[in-house]
Amino acid sequence: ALSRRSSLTPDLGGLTANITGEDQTFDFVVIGAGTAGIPIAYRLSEDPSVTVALIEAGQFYEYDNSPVSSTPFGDLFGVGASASEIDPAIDWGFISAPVPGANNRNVHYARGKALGGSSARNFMIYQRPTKGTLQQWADDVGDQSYTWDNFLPYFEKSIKFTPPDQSVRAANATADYDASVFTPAGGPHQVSYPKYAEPLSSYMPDGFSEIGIAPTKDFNSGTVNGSQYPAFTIDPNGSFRASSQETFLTAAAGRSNLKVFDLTLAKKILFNNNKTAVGVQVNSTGFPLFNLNATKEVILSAGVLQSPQLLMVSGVGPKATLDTFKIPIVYQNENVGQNMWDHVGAAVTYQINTDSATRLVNDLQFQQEALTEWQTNGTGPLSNPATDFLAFENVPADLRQNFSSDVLQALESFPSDWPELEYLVTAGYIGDWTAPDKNQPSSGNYASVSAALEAPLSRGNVTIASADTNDLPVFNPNWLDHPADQAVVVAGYKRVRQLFASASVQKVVDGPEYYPGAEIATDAEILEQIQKTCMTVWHASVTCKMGKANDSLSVVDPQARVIGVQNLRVVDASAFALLPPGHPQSVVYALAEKIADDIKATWHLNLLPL
Ligand SMILES: Cc1cc2nc3c(=O)[nH]c(=O)nc-3n(C[C@H](O)[C@H](O)[C@H](O)COP(=O)(O)OP(=O)(O)OC[C@H]3O[C@@H](n4cnc5c(N)ncnc54)[C@H](O)[C@@H]3O)c2cc1C
Repeated sequence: ALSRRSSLTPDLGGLTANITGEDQTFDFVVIGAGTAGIPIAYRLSEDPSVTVALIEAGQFYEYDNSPVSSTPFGDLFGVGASASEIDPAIDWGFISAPVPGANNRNVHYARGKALGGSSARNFMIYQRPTKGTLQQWADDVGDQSYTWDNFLPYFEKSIKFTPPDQSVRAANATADYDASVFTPAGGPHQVSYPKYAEPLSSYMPDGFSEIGIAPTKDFNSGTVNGSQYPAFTIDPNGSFRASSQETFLTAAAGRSNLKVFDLTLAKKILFNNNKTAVGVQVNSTGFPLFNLNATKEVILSAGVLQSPQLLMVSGVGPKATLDTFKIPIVYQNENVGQNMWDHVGAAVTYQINTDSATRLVNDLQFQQEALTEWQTNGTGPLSNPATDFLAFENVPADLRQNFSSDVLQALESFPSDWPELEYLVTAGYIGDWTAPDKNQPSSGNYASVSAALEAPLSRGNVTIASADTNDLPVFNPNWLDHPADQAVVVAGYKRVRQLFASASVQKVVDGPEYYPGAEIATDAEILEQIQKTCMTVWHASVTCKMGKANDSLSVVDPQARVIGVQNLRVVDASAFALLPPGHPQSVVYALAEKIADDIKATWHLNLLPL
């Protein structure tokens, strides 16, 4: 059944570059047309006097015109831990190195290889950090422009906010929100609420209240503790996934000063003898290698795994690594690829007596009706991403009392408004996360609630497997390495069971715990179960850490300039100073907006008022 191709034409609204195999020259060359790269290119090319090249290895994520690519519900497809989940047309195919804290499993880690990058694959939850989180970011990097008050205008700048449409959502599924943290003039990116609320989620506000987590107004006003329906990057006009391609790139259509090199792999950043970035060597299918020269700057937005890869293959990175692969050193920085933060969690599943993803997958007539409803009105179950209710908290006192003093001390390093746990409510079977799209039971309906670590202390890393970006980098997210992470996630798992045991949630639950089952009972058994089944929330970041220019852990400075070289910035999730609690895409967009202004100021480009 026809869904929709991108709203851009195959020539990307006139943005497609004319690839001849000859070198070309631009003012700015951006690597990666992903979540951050597209807004960067969009903002820089607002000034018609500059030229911008945008390099992307992938293609349209709506390449097969299937509902999976553009319905919110389609987010459940292709993201599981199993390698069988990889769709090589739009996914890089990353499999982690064996993760010791996760039973030495090799886990598929979805990353979008497409225009829109991982915004073409994500669960679309739009949520902002807390005030304390951003104060810590500002203090860590020694730049108060990152505090909540100062950074907020850049969160607002990208976003066109549409409040929940209560005329189509169920009466018992009212999402609260604070419109004052969105500006009427924002855009071009879309934030709204699904036009269908999962029936399961209606039981959650009361269920969470019963276990001590009260409703909060929203997750975008600088605090997150509490429960609520989150906002999503969903285009309310038709209920499509709002990727950076669908919004920012579409809005740039027709600009003659922006050229997109899609299906083009960046091979390395080129430096002159003064350690100044002067261009990018690329490989476009059917052509010999050629260079895209940058007269002003190269901006690296290849994401958490490939931005550090590109730095390393280009000569910026740890000495031993560069020596191993005989890469001439431009600038030695031992931190490139280190300090990876990620959120990880595990799920408990029950059978329920309301509709869920399981029925949508199994009942073909229901599925067809849902497709027609979504195509006709943008409503119905396909307009919902399946995970549509969240809660955040710190581990409560009764479960905290058994934590060791070392664990308690480690957790004290986080600001007081930084939650330790998030609960994600999914209407469907998650189980061991192997393949949620393929492993739904053949009948019935299911509810899964995952407990995810929000203040993780384990740190992973990424390094290169060769000097060639054709070979994927090697990474270990190193989940659950730190004893505090183990203690907190076990507590979170117990809280999920308390939620399911609440009188309010029992109204929708059918039967005993379906997965993993009550026989997993002691702390040791729960930890073992989590290690066998835990899964990323796909928030890896900080591998090109932002910090003070003289900080021994930094890779980029507060203006995202790569330390030790000139005219090169990293702007994406790898450049975060820290991973805020919750869902990071809002920060990726805001960072792109902020650094775009820094770049414009550096080169005296036309700077629009915020
Ligand atoms: C399954 C999933 C669910 C998620 N759910 C949420 C959510 O609900 N809410 C939320 O806030 N966040 C979510 N996230 C996280 C969020 O989407 C990411 O943090 C964010 O998209 C990262 O943006 P980025 O710009 O750093 O990288 P990306 O968006 O991944 O962009 C990197 C781009 O660079 C391209 N590229 C890489 N290497 C090269 C090369 N050598 N040459 C050319 N191009 C290259 C890639 O193809 C890609 O387009 C989720 C992520 C995933 C994968």
